[in-house]
Amino acid sequence: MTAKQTTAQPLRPEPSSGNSHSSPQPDGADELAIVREEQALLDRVRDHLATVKPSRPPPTEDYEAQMISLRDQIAASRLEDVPALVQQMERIAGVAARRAEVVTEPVDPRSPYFGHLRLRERDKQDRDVLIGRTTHVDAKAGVRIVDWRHAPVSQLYYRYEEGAEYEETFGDREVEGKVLARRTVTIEDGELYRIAAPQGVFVRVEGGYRRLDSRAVVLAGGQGKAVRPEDMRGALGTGASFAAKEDRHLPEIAALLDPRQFELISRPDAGIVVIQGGAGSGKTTIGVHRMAFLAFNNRSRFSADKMLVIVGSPALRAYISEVLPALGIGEVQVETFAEWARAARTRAFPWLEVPVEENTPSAVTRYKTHPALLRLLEERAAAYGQDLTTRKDSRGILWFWADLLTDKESIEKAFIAANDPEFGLDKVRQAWRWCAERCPAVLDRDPGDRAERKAALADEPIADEPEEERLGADDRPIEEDERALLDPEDDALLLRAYQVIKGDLKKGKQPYVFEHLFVDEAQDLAPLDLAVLLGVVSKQKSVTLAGDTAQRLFMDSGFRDWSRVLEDLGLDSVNIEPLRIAYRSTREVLAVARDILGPLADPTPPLAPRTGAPVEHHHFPSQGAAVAFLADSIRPLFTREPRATLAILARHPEQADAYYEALKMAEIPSLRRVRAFDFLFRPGVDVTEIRQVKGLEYDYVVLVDVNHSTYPADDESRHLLHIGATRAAHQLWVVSTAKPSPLVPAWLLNA
Ligand SMILES: Nc1ncnc2c1ncn2[C@@H]1O[C@H](COP(=O)(O)OP(=O)(O)OP(=O)(O)O)[C@@H](O)[C@H]1O
Repeated sequence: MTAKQTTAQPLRPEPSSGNSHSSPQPDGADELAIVREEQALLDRVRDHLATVKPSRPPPTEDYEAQMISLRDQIAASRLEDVPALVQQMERIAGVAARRAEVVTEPVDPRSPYFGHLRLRERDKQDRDVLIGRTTHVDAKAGVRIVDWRHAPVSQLYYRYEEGAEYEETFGDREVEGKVLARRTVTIEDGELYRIAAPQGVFVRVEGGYRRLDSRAVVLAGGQGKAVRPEDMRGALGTGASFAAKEDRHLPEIAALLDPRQFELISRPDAGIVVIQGGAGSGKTTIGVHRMAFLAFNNRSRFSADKMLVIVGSPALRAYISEVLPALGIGEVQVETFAEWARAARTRAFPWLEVPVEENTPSAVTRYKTHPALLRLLEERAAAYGQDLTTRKDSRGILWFWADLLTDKESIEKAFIAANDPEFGLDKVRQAWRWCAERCPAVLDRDPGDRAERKAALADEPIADEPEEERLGADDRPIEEDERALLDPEDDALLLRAYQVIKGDLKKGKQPYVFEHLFVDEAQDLAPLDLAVLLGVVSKQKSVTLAGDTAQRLFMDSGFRDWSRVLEDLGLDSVNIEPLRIAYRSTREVLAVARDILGPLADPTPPLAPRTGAPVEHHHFPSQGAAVAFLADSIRPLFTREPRATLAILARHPEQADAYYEALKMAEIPSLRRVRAFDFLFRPGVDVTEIRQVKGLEYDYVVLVDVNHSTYPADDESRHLLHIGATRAAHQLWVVSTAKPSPLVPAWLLNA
């Protein structure tokens, strides 16, 4: 992400060099005190850490005595000392349980902490509490580093501003005090590079520290103009580069979480949290940090293999899989819903080897994912499950499924009752016909009869189940119908029927149950899919569902808005938690993105704390002319900012191909045509379709061929353009090569 634009005022203290620990020279300036204090604090921590030996696991024999002693210490200790003691207790408990060595992660001296609080409590000495990625407390040495996931103390960091009085209940203790100082620091390789305090942001520059005037953030666009008065239009990256160069040591995200985000992350470990947030408001960030938080506070329950993450695309899977280990969570299963459901369905119906349709008609998708069908399925499956005469094995469930989808009379009744103006009886009948043609053929593929014959021949009784264990791959029917007989949505339908009729899904012989589920981009799942997913979570239902209704891309799925989906899932009482601050994109980008949504926009606009370059519309008579212009802008951009990321986004693959080929000829460096979510997450230019970049972000975004024919005024085009635009963290261009799309705001066209 590109740094904020800021103006800089020089300060002159020398930064401490790595070895000498020298403090900056005082010159009387107020702000200098802050830099000096932070440097001294870091020096103290660094000196102390150099003397610490790696922690050893306690001797095996006296666990109990140690636990009792720790418990007593906790009762009498200071708040910030509690986490270390609790951590020690957990460690001992872990060792005792597993009799294995459990050594807590040592503090990384190269980056020991990212937050600094100075606290004053009555009858106590003022003290410095540091927030980091792991806990290390040595009260004698005056070093108290507390893991950010340890709620009691980190809560103070996330909830209170400098100068605030706090009153918190921790367990059964009332604590009152005042936050004397609250700062966010960036320490890399043991060196202090950046301090963010209410008094200002100080960054280390050659020969000293520089104060970036935070008031100047709002004037950022102006600064760029002043630097390059000759041409603000027609250049990418003007303005940002100067400040970005100085302020490149941005703090890690755990340091920045706002109180609202932290509150959602630290919710109790039972219950469903539903987050509705606009593009870039931190939904993914909250989801993964909540996992880190849960895992930290209850390691045995929320182990990596007990958590499941469902993402919107393979690109996000790659991204999240990289983020989780950095947050201290190991090998968590991260999958798109389609992949996950296919694997689960194959496990539950291993003998059902049927090609799956790739071009399911829209009416059929709507039919199969419609809340009316989900309701009918659940009612009938419950009755089926209770009926003593029905087969409850996977074959029985397949029959149930075929029966459900083809029972014209009850289907029509269910859809009439649902009274969906967008899905009338004509469409229901069309979809019903599709199913009536295919479902019986699926039943024919059931090798059951042959198994029965085989069993009879072998003179063995037919075990009620699981037939999957009795049938090998070579038991398949000889004459295979290679027509696609299942639709992608059938995976979820079959799984839901299985869950209601038979109970938990299985993996091997074990129930397939997770302790925590995080669903990102939930707006693109149907209530049916969510019902299946909620069915694989243990009964405490520790779940985070995050999504943005304005970013829906699968317009055929039954998802309309959160409250209706929750109602469909029987979760009416769950609150929807809105996020209001849009962190990724600038105010300029968000204004355009909101206008593109038009009537689909949330009535409450997002708060946009950052400003950046103005959004521009460029019109060209042809793709060729557009490419020539883009090539001329992109080349110098990467000379100035070699680490920038830029996306050229089209609606259709053919359009992306055309731009890619032409830019390749123009010898644009680090140019990539991303076709199947194979993002490298590296500096350079990605040329791809908007659908692929869902959930990702770039410094610069160019939306190409934003023409009337490509983006007419319909909901899907609005969502697509909105998603494309909000991938931009710093600057956005909208390019048209024919009559512009009616979704481009008029004021932008005329600018
Ligand atoms: N409190 C914060 N302070 C600063 N930056 C933040 C904060 N929270 C999130 N961010 C940053 O904002 C960007 C967007 O966050 P994230 O991807 O989690 O948003 P999202 O809501 O999932 O977005 P989308 O809807 O586009 O998928 C990321 O770069 C993230 O690091």
